Amino acid sequence: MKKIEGMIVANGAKIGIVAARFNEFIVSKLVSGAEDALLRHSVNPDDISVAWVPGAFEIPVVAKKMAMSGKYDAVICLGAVIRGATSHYDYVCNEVSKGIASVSLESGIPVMFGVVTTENIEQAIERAGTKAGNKGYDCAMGALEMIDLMKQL
Ligand SMILES: Nc1c(NC[C@H](O)[C@H](O)[C@H](O)CO)[nH]c(=O)[nH]c1=O
Ligand SMILES: CC(=O)[C@@H](O)COP(=O)(O)O
Repeated sequence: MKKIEGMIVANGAKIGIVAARFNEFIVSKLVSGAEDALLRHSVNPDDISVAWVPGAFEIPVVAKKMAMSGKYDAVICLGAVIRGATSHYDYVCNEVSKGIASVSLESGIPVMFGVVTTENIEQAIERAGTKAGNKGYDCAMGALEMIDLMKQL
């Protein structure tokens, strides 16, 4: 049986990050976590590009542009969607997750889902560098692993 798995290595990887400015207090921590993971795994700072969009709903279209450009080996999508008083949360979460997944399938490159979708601000803070870790860091590690895995297929 042949086991195929990716190593968490830079190997000159070029990374695009799409970050939503809505709830920037949270998202900035996700971006910092992703950058920290990439830099500490020897990704060249010049090979990391961060595009800021107004909100999570705008992530997929920019992620698609990056993914289809051929300039990036992976795209990391970061945002924070926090439930409010209406059903708007559900529509945003559904479309963002579907959109990001379709970009990855359409482009053939790893597009990581680093949008925290939470019931309240406390849950978002927990996932942005406190007791539940940092989703940006996790997505960056996953991106490097996926890049290396895809090269072996
Ligand atoms: N409520 C949140 C939003 N809403 C804004 C949308 O993402 C979008 O920018 C707007 O509907 C215009 O198209 N965005 C988040 O990222 N997080 C939220 O909690
Ligand atoms: C996730 C959202 O869009 C949400 O923050 C909007 O809040 P509200 O549902 O109270 O309008």
